[in-house]
Amino acid sequence: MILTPAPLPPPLFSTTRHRVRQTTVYFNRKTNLLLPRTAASVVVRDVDAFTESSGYLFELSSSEAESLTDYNISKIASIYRKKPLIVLRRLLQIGNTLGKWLAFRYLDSILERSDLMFEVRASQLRQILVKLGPAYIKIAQAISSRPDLIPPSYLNELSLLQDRISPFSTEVAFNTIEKELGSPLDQIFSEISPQPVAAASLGQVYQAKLRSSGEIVAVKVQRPGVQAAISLDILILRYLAGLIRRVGKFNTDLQAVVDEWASSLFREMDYVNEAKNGIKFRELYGNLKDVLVPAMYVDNTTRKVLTMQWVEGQKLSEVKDLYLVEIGVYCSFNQLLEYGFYHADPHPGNLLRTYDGKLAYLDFGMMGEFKQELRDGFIQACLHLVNKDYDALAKDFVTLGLLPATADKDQVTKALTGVFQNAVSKGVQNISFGDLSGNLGTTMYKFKFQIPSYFSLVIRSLAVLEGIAINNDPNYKVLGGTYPWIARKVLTDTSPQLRSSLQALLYEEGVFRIDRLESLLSESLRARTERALVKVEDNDSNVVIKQILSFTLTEKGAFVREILLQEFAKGLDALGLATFESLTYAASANLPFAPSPQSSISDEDMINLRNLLRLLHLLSGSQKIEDGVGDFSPYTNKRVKSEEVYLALNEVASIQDILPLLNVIPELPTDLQQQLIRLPFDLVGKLVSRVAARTIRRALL
Ligand SMILES: Nc1ncnc2c1ncn2[C@@H]1O[C@H](COP(=O)(O)OP(=O)(O)OP(=O)(O)O)[C@@H](O)[C@H]1O
Repeated sequence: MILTPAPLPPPLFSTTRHRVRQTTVYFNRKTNLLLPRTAASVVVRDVDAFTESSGYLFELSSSEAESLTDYNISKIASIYRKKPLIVLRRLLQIGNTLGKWLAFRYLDSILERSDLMFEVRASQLRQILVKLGPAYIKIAQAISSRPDLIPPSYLNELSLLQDRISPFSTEVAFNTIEKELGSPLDQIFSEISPQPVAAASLGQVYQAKLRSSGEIVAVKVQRPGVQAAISLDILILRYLAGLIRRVGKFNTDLQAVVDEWASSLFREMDYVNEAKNGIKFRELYGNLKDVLVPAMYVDNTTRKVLTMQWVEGQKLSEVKDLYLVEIGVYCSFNQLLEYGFYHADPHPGNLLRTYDGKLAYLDFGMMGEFKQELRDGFIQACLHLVNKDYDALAKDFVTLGLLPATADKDQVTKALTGVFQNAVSKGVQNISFGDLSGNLGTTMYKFKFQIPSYFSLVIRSLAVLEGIAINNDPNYKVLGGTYPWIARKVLTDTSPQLRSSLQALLYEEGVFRIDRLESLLSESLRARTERALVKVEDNDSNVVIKQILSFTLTEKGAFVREILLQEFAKGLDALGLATFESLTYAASANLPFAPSPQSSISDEDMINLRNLLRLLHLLSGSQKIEDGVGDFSPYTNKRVKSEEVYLALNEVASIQDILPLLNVIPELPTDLQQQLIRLPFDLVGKLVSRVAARTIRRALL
């Protein structure tokens, strides 16, 4: 029964692109075969080449399907033990395509023309996978982000895999909806599109209007027989994986990889699970500025039919909207690093730009979980990368599970250093995620690292965004764009792991690296939060001071505030000592103010004094702090030290640029002003306890 389409909003995607040929097929319940109602030749074509070649001409019985709600290889094996002819037929199909391809590859290697034939073979492989159907497409998509499994040269070709395939019969789809939802179609929907608006590997989507509320919805219907075919393909693939691993020289347990992806495929085939994911995703990210996550209609959702809010828009990849790409990057980092619940399949087709300028997410079948300790480890690794601390980075790789603890660290660190040095050579802003992951993949392949699956999904989701971004702006870099976000996270997060990484970053061998704090602060000010997606004029020092002040005075900035107060107290203490030394010497030499020729100020106090100067400069916004400022070497020459003390004292006396700070104070919100008033008291408290501690120490010694 096809209802007449009424005046729905303009179709989201041109249906002509996914032209549906009218089909006349139905299920023969006895044989579980899709059979023609009329001419067989027409029907097989209508069900489409993919269906035919994939062995989709059967469905599991309901008891078999029920026993397979989750991935279970032994159950799959026991089902297919009873269907040897179906298995044989599929094996022949695979042998005829993949087998032939492997034989050609073998021939190439015998004839020593593998390199020559590489492009042809890679492209042939892609075509074969498309022909073999969803299990192959999905697994190939998945391994295309596994540089540890696939030679780098093949990755490009596999990443081209398009999963948009011909739709299946609308009649079959409508029957499925009625059967699954248990009511006639026209009782549920007052209107439904007579053709699917989009078709994908696992299902196809119709636009409809709910009879009960009049809301426009998208109804995704699963391909008939998809579970049967995917189960069979997985069984065969798993067997092949074992064989390939034994024959080929793969360093990963390929069967385990197949198992992992089979589990995620099975979860994807359960639309109830997808609806749950969508609800959680909407709760977590649906309120972010300019992000839209469609609502799920659970009452009209089953394992094979999913009903959700209709989203009207264009593919993000087809419009030029860098703002939305940035929203996507921001949202991705919220997913990955804030909550660890992320969209693991954000391919360009699943990201839309709505007509009112929002970024809409679709397809919640595959979600990833990024555990807290891994998230913190990832942030640490980014910090180490930005600060060029490659030894620490190699350790991070072990923590993140990218590098086995047994790996030859020296060699690996050297290789990694090469990759990363290259990546950061043009500055953090210019790190290309695509290049970085490509080069990293090559190194990993060489050193036989394993990429944990959680990480490959993270890489993939970032690479997709960078890909879309590059279409808009060839110079856009995801990592550069997100470093502000990471900086802000590190400065504000309360997790012990991140607190200690911040501490470790700011205090190198006990020396306070104010340059690093400055760079984190200024980077974090560029972070586009959901509230502050406004462009700050970089050259307006008042704005910057105001932002730094506002940040350090808020609850979130408490940790940084404490560090700054501590450093101020140390600096003022050192300043006091230096002034005292100068005045005593000057008095004894009958001079108004002079450097003592033999300064007795300790190295540590010298550092504190210099830090104070830098803090004052930072607050005055007058001078950019140079890199490497914290690299103090011990003063061997006392004369040099005393000159520096003298210069520092003069410099402190000459800093007048601190005045803008005072101008900014009245502009701060009242609660921040109150917090500011407390600061001098805190500072005096710290100073007093420092002076007291030193006096007691000296008295005792
Ligand atoms: N809520 C919606 N509103 C409008 N169009 C939608 C909606 N959901 C899905 N679509 C359309 O249907 C297409 C396929 O949907 P979806 O990606 O969810 O299917 P899938 O079978 O999970 O696909 P894939 O093979 O990519 O995983 C989308 O790319 C989009 O064009």
